Formats: sequence, structure tokens, C-alpha cells
Amino acid sequence: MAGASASSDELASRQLSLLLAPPTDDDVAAYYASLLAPGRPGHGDVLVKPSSTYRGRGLFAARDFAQGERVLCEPPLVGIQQESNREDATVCAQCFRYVGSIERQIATRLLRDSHREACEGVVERRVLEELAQGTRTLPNSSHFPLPECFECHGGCDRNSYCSDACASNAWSRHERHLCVGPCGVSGRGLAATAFVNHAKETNDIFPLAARVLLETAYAAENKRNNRIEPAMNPDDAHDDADQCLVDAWRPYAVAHKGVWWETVAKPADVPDGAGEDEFRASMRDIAAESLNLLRATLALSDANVLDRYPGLFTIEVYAVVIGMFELNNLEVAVASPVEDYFLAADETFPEDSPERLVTDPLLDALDVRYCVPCEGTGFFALQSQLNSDCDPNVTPLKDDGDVDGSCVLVAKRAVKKGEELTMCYVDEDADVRERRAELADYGFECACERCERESAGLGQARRGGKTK
Ligand SMILES: C[S@@+](CC[C@H](N)C(=O)[O-])C[C@H]1O[C@@H](n2cnc3c(N)ncnc32)[C@H](O)[C@@H]1O
Repeated sequence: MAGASASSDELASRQLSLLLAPPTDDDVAAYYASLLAPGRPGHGDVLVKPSSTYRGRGLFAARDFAQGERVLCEPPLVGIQQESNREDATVCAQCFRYVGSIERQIATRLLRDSHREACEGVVERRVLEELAQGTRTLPNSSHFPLPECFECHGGCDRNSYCSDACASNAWSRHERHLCVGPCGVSGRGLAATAFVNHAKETNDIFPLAARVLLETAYAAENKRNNRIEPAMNPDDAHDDADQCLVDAWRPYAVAHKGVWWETVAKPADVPDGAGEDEFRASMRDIAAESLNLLRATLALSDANVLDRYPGLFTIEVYAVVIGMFELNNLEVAVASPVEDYFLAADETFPEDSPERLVTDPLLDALDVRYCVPCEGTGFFALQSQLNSDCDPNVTPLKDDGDVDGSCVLVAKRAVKKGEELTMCYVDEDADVRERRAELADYGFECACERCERESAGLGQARRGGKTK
């Protein structure tokens, strides 16, 4: 196929066609078989196979489940905390565990400008600073231990980690390119800041899409370096490199995707025709700006990654990765230990006790935000195969022991081996019109039995065939 003299353009177009080609049925089957191998999450519990024609592939029960039983618990392949949620939850940027201490979680929230007014006359700034620095403790907080907070290797104050392993993992996989801190090659932090700030102003998903590209390049490099018998002749070496890239990309190749600006639903306030064309063209421009900023960062952090994977860092691939996140229901959520702490304080200490005189003002200042959980977006290899149904048989439900960003699915009713597993992507209690409107954001019209039944009922009612 390729020769040793293949130019960068040839390499880019060859990689691009490999990355955009839909995987064959055999590749898909082999991928899910390896994902569900013995010892892996989901083994013996779930299977991935074709669903009904209108839904594509789906997730199926590989055994019977009782009502309330846990069906799947799976960590995300990549994930990121929502920008707006950073104020309310200090979590490990790699695995989403809350870090530091209860004192620090509370104080860092209250020290932010957004809480300044709520704290006035209620709790002293000095107290908050001592709580944040660890020189003052709160009653009962030792019952809510959190992992120590590890700093980012790049010296940024944006990301914290729950262990050196998580910090190192994040650094080697993506943060050495994306961290806004001062460490590393001169200028890289500034270039990364431009990329991150652009995403803050436009779309939170861009840094997550960038991670997918970087994770893919990192995995492809690892596969290349770990080849037992590296190819000796240049043609074979190119084929080898291609195969490593294709294998590294497989988790995303099999996912449901679409070009971001083509697939998202048109907002109601955008007019049809030229107005819609303009709207979609502006999305494309924003994505292109973001990719250019990412490429500028990579040129400083490790230009080799651009030279070796020119097809990966293209607008075509960036577009489908952003589309993948927009079209799938892929939330990361972790309950707040701060909420547990205050609920326990309420139960343990009587009103007006010395302990409550310490905890109540903090609770007052936090107000309803005391219970905000960690919220983010992630990509889950198996959960991303779950289709939507408005009468679903599984639901996401974590318990107290689920302290990281894994997704947990629980059976809503007894499920028989072989049944398709489904969850409702939107509010199950909404009526059919509202559900369908919300599902338009995921790029499809729900054709589940309940929607068909209820929309037929609506049609009949409109024609006067239904009186109640
Ligand atoms: C998270 S993916 C689920 C896996 C997907 N079926 C596949 O083949 O990769 C979501 C996509 O599945 C399809 N889908 C899921 N539930 C559906 C439903 N109730 N009716 C029609 N299409 C559905 C839609 O194309 C949707 O955008």
C-alpha cells in the first residue's frame, strides 16, 4: 500500500479514510467480544448485538436480572467535568473522585466570588481560609475521609487528582498537551489556555473531543512500541502503523456518530432555509477554530504527534467526535460527600449544639448548592450501546460505595436473559410530544412501543376518534 516516501498529505488522507470507514460486522463483533472478555466489566451480564432495525445495535441481558439488581458498572474511557460544575465539586480530573477534605470542599466553594454575598455576616473569610488550608477541622468530618489532593504535573491550578497514578496517567495521555500550567515547553501553557478559553466561550465538549484524539494517538503509539516483532521492511511498517491506529480508534469507530453541525437539531429560533445553513456553517467555523488552537498547542507540546497522525487531527475526525458526544446520552455523575456530611451533621447533633453552631452557618451560606453532585460528560464503551425506550427496563442508579465516575445501571423490573436493555434518555414522565422534542437533540424520533401507541392516540384524538 504505502511506500516509505509517502508525503504527509498522502499519510493524512490514508489515515482519514481508515478513521472514517465504518467498521465491518466482524470487527465490531471482535471488539465487543474482547471488551466483554472474562474479568472485564459486563462479562457474563451483557452482550452487544443488533437490535430492531430502527435502533441499530443495542445492549442485551446475558442472564436473568432481578428487579433492583445491578446490571452494569463501567468506568468511562474518557470524561470531563462540566465547566460550570467546577465551582461546586473539586474532583479528580481523571477518575472523578472527590478529593482533599470535606473542609476544603466546603471552603473552596464559599471562597469563590459567587458566594461572597451569601457569606457576609454568616461566616468569616478567615475561617474559610483556615478550612481550605487544613488548619481548622469541622465536627465529624473524619467520618467522611477523602483522598489526598495531588497536583497536576503541569503546575496548573485547574486540575486536581486523587493519586499520583491518576495525575501521571492524565499527564502522559493528554494533559502534557492540554494543561494550562507553566511547566513543559515554553509557550505551551499559553497556547493551551487559548484552546481552553475558546471552549469555555463556545462548547465545553471541545476539550473532551481533543482528549479522544489524544487518547487515540497515545494508544496507537503504545501499540506500535509494544509490537513483539516490529516490521523490518518500510511497507510493512506503514501497514503496521495503520493497524495500530485503527485498533486504537476502534472504541470510537464503533460508536454511534455523526458530523456535529449536520446532525444536531436546529434550535426553534433558527429560521429554515438560509438561516439554518448559516447556523450550521457557524458551528463548523467554531469547530475549525477550536481544532486550529488545539493544533497550535500540539505543535509546541509534541509536534511529532501531528506528524505521525495527520489524519487524526483533522476537522473531519474532530467533527464526528464532537457529534458522538452530542448524539449519545453519556453523563458522568458522582454524589456529593458534602451533602452526606451535612445530612449526617443534622442527624447526629441536636439543634443549637456547639457542633451545629459551626456547621449551620456553612450550610446557610451554601444554601441549595450544598448538595450539587459532580457532573460531567464521558464516553462509556458499553453504556453507549444502550438504546432509548420510554418504558425502559434499566435506569442509572449509584449507591454510597460508587464514588468515582463509573456509570451504574440497575434493573427497573425483572429482566430475562436475551431481552434488550433500554433506558429512557429523557424524562419518562413527559408526554409523547415533549419526549420526542427532547429526543430530537439526539438526532432521532423515538419509535418505541409506548411512543407509537401514544402518538396514535394523539392522532385519533385530533381526528375526534377519542373522547377521553
Ligand atoms: C447511544 S446510541 C445507541 C446505540 C446505537 N443504536 C448504535 O447502533 O450504535 C443512540 C442512537 O441509537 C438510536 N436509537 C436509540 N434509541 C432509539 C429509539 N428508541 N428509536 C430510534 N432510534 C434509537 C439513535 O440513532 C440514537 O442516536
